[in-house]
Order: sequence, then C-alpha cells, then structure tokens
Amino acid sequence: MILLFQQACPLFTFSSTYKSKLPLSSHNVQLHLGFGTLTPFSPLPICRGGLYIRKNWGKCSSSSSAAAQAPLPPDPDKEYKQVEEESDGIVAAQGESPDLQTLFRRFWKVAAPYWTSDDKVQARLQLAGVFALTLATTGISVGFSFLGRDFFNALANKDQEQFTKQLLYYLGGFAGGIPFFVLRDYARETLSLRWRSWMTSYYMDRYLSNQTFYKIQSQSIIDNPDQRIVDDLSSFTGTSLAFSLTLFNAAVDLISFSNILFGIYPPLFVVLLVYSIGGTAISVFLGRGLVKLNFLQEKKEADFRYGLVRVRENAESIAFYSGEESEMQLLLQRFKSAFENLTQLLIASRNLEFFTNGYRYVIQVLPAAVVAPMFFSGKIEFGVINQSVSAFNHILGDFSLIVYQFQAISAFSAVINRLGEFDDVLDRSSSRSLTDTLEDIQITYRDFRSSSALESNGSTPPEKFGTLLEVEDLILKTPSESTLIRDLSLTIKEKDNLLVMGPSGSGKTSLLRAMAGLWKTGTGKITYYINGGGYPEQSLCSDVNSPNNAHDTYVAHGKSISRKSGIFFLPQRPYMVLGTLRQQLLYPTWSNDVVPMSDSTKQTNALPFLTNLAKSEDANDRPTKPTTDELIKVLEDVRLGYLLARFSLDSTHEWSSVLSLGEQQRLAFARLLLSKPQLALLDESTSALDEANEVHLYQKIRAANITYVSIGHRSSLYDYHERILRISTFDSDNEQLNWYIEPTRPESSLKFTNL
Ligand SMILES: Nc1ncnc2c1ncn2[C@@H]1O[C@H](COP(=O)(O)OP(=O)(O)OP(=O)(O)O)[C@@H](O)[C@H]1O
Repeated sequence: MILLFQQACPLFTFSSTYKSKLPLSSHNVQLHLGFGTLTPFSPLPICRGGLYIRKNWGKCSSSSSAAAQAPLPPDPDKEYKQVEEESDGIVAAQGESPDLQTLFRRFWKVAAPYWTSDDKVQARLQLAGVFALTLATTGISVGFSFLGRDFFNALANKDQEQFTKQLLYYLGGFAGGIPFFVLRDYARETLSLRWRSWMTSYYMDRYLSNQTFYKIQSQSIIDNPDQRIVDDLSSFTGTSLAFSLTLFNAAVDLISFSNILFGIYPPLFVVLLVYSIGGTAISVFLGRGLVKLNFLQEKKEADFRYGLVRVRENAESIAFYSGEESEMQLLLQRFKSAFENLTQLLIASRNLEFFTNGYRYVIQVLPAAVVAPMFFSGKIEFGVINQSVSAFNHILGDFSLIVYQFQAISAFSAVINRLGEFDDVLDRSSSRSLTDTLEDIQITYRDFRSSSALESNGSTPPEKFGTLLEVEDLILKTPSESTLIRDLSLTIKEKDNLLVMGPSGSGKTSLLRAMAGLWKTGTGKITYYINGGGYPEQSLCSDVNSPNNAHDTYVAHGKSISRKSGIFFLPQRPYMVLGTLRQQLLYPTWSNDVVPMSDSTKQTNALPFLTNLAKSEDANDRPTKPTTDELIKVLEDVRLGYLLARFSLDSTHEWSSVLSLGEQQRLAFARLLLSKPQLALLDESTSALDEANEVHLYQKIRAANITYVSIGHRSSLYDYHERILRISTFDSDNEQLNWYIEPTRPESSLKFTNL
C-alpha cells in the first residue's frame, strides 16, 4: 500500500534537484535544504529541520521532507545525486583544532562585518525573506503531516470518496508547496552569493592594502591566502547561511512537531530526547579527530595544487633544467601526503558512520511499535501511526543535528578557523602590527612644494628644497633581524643620481625594500620630499612626531609609496600583468585601465561593491592617461617599436613568455617614462640589457628629468651616476660603518652633464 502511495505521490520520494552547492571543503561537504530528500539507504526517511549535509566520502545523510512521514522501503535506485564541487582548501598553519570559544569568536568576527556594512539593508531584507520562506516551508511540512494522516485514514477505512478528496488535496498541496521550497533555496543561494561577493571584495581589499600580500608571502605568515579567498569564503557564506537556517528550521520544526507527538503519546517524546542527547555525546566523542584531519586535508590539497601552479609558472626553467623527474617526485610526494591524510579521514569517517547509521535506523521502528497497540485497541486511527512516525522523525532530526552533521560541522570548523586566522592577520597588518617591532624604520612623506604646508607647520626647512630623499641613521635589518647596513645617512637631491654597489647579499635590494616601505625592520628615518599631486595636505605634511604622523600616512592610504607620491620602483624581476600590451604599459599608474573594456562593461549588472575597487583619490594622483600615440612613441623610445609589427597594442599574450627578459626590462622603462615620476628607484633594472640599450635608457630617463637611484654591479653604470654608495657585507665584529659614498668620477667627465 505504501509502495502504491509512493508511486502515486512523487513527493514522497522527491529529491530536490535544487541542491545547494556549498563547497564546504575539498571533500565536498554538501548542505542541502531539501524539500523531500530521502536517504537512499534508509528504510525510513529522516525528517529534520531541512538541512542536508553530506561529504562525498560518507554516506551519512539526513533530510527533511514534507512527505517524509511515510515509511519507505530501502530504494537503492534513489541514490542521492551528489553534486561534485571542486575545491582545494587550505589549512591553518599549525593544523590544530581550535577550542570552541576561539571558534565562536572567529566565526563572529568573520561573519559580522557584512551585516553592518553598506550593504546591510539589502542583506537584512534578503535574510528576512529567506527566513520567511523557511518558515513557510516548515508550515507546509506540518500541513502535509495532517494531509498524510487523513489520506491514510481514508485508505484504511476503504473510503474511496474521502481517499479521492485527500489525493486531490495532496496534489494541490504539492502544486502550492513546491514553489516555496524552490524559492527558499534560490533566495538562500542568492543571498549567499551576495554575501560572498561582499566578503571577497572586503578581503581582497585588505589583502592588497598595506602590502599585506607581500608580508604574508615573504615571511610565510600564513599558507595559501588565495585559497582562503576563493574556496573558504565561498564555503563559509554558503554553510553559515545553511546552518543558521537549519537551526532556525529545527527550532520551528521542533515546536510544531512536538505538539503533534505530545498529542499522540508524550512518553515517546521523552525517549526521543534521551536518545538524542546520548547520541550527540557519543558522536562528538567518536568524531573528535575529524576537525584536525579536515584541517590537514585542506592544507595538503592546497600544497599539491600550488606545486602544479609552480610547474606552470616556471615551465621554461624546468624544461631547461630537464627537471621533470624531480617535479614529478615532488608533486607525487605532495599528492601522497594528501592521499594518506584522506585515507585517515575516510577511516575516521567510516567509524563515525557506523555509529550514525546505526543511530538513525535503530530507532525507526520505535514510534510505530509504541503507537501500534493504541491502534489495535481502537484508540487511534491508522493515519495517526503514520503521523506519529513522521513527527518522531522530524523531532529526532532536530535533536540530532550534531550527530547527523558532525562531519560537515568539523569541515566547517576548519573553514572558520582558516578564515579567522586570515582575518586576524589582515587586521594586524592594517593596524601595522603584523611585522612591526616597537622600533622600526619611519617613512615620512612631505610635499615640499606646497608653500602653504611650509607656512602652516614649518616642518620643511629651506635647506631641504631640491631634496628628494633623505635617509637618516638607518639601521637596516632583515625580517629575521640580521643587520645588513648600519647608520646609513644620505641625501638625494634633484638630478643627483646615485648608484648603489656591493657584493651579492650585502643588502642593496633590501635598502630599496626599506625605501619602498616593504621592510621596516631596523631603525632610522627615510623622508621623501616629493610633490604629492592632489593629496590632502594633512596627510602629506604630517610630522613624524605627531600622533597622526606620516609614518602612518601611506598605510592609511593602503597603497604603495610609489603609486601615491611620484616615486617609481623598478624591481629586479620585471613583472608582466595579465592582459594586453596596452595594459602592460599603463600598469601600475593607470590601474583602472588595467581591467579590459569588455570586462568593465559587464560591471553594469554587478553588485556595487564589485565595481570600481580602485580608490577614488587615484584620479588625482596620476598624470593624464597617455594616448595611443604616446604609447606607441614610448615603445619606440625604449626601442620596442618593432613589437607593434608582431602584436597590436590590444592583443593579449603571456607576456613574460613571449618577451625576452631584456624586452621586459625595456617595457618596464616604458612604464617609468609614461609615469614621469620625480624619483625612480631601479634595482638592477638593466641587468639583462646590452650596453647600448642601457645607455639609451638612462639617457631617456635623464632627459625626462627623472632623478634615480640605481642598484647594479657593472662598472659601465658609473657613467650615468654622480655618486656611488658602496655597501660591504655587514660584519658585527667590525666597528666601522659598512658603507661609504664617493663620486663616480670628476664631474666634467660625466656623460650626461650637457643633457
Ligand atoms: N625575506 C627575507 N628574510 C630574511 N632574510 C632575507 C629575506 N630576503 C633577503 N634576505 C637576506 O638579506 C640579505 C640581503 O639581501 P638582498 O636581496 O638585499 O641582497 P643584494 O645585495 O640585493 O644581493 P644581490 O646583489 O645578489 O641581488 C641576503 O643575505 C638575503 O639572504
């Protein structure tokens, strides 16, 4: 009879295809707010608050179904169709399980900002909508419970007229109810996507501010931040919403179905309570190792993926070295490590599931067994048995959330912890405590051309006019606190070009890092006297000693010094952005134009926080955007005009592969010439060039009135600089300074004196 009904009423076996795809972890934990999902192996459906969480290595599942009130035979054909989600997660650095308090703190810290953000009105409205729809679906479930009772009563009483009537009610119920379930899932997914989008923009903004990405990478502060932004944020938003709704649903469900069960047979409720509490305690005990294993799995998978990315990025070097075999070993090693951990995870999962499956099925016959004598004695009708089973399963599901979802919860804990850890790092970076010691290198930025600034605070004495950069008593250390340079003082005036020389590893690049604000380990002051464009004076002219000192100025703006102040750094390794040749040239000064036109036009439909991430003050901070003719001219100036015969300005290529190193270095000079900074800091920027090209480029930047500080090893560079700063490798036993400055040669013999 039940089978017949099952065929007649598809809702009984309805397994929503509208599954939420929540990549909770690399193991594809799924949460499913299901309407009528039934467990494939379950003789009886497990009804609960509506959340379906499942991992692909496990078979544990539970479901909520409006029609899950009828006992069903095992049906292997109705295997739950699992939605595969690709996700490589990451792990907290130590892979340790956090305590519950830390977990809650981190959850709150990560989750809260969105709900008080600029988007809060939309967010809260949508959340209210989702909760309302969830409430409606619970109401519909309760309604179906009564419909089911009357339906079975009609069937048992052989009352055909009543049976037909109930069947029609049922069909009407399906037609009216299904949209609520579908819309609830849709609304939840939409909100989850919106939340994720906001968080992605929020995290990326902080990650790319204050050179946090550089600190994280160069000092290995945290592993795989990229995965945290991509996978973990997605998991977090989806899972948080699903969990909140599940809890809410479970509470409402519990209230609704408790009444029904109490009305039928109160002792059943008490048995159920005791059973659930016992089951929760046992599953927490059995699954205690899962959180840590999830952590490790995320890290190992991420490491494996990162290994593959490195092979792609360094394809040419590996091919030259014929390093395929070593790479294979390394990658296999990483995969093996992930595999071994996953094996342990599977075993732990399996052990837990022995219990959870037993827990789920053992109790199924209880309600029918307890209530059946009342039916035999005529106290209740047949339909009430069915209703009691349904109510019992709903309440069991509500009470057993932890048992059923333990694996998903443990994977979610790993996500919370990784994001919480990341969030802490980003916060520390924005409050400047990530790597800073009490004493660190202070960078001040003054707009000496602003006479009003001079008059208002008198912080720039007249003798500083013409000065671009001043370094005072600089003790430079590596992040690991090894001293590189001691008590360095120097001044760079306009057109006073300095060459920095010294043995490899003596700290030349590190000096530039300190000047760029990338390294602050050490003591001393670095002051720039640069015309700062449209920056507000208070942020440009602040005194180092004031609480709002300029030491914080560039931090507050969240940008590198070079971008905002007419200073341009050319790093040792040229960097080619993804995009067209035009975008290479415009980078980084015209950052808005780095986004291809086709992409920016698509932004019309995008969420407000996904458009125009660039800070508005950028517009004042940069020269006028070059025209196409100017771009072509600058390419010719750096002797790259011939590239235009091979590529158009708007063609996209993997530029770091299609251009030679020397061409990339010339392209970097083209960027410099377009940006027209006052001061350029060049780190072996012509190392891959022949002498003819080198002298040509130096002539160009000199002609453009750009003052420069270069690092280099070649004596040919003497010709283009007035002075040399010679650094020797620091020796702690030697009291002498490990640097001195000398003129390159008599002024009359300098090559550019007539320029
Ligand atoms: N992130 C880091 N943490 C600790 N030490 C570092 C770090 N980066 C570089 N160092 C060390 O600091 C020292 C100076 O490095 P730097 O890159 O400034 O040398 P350099 O003089 O520019 O050398 P080269 O001429 O070879 O480029 C080196 O001994 C290097 O190993």
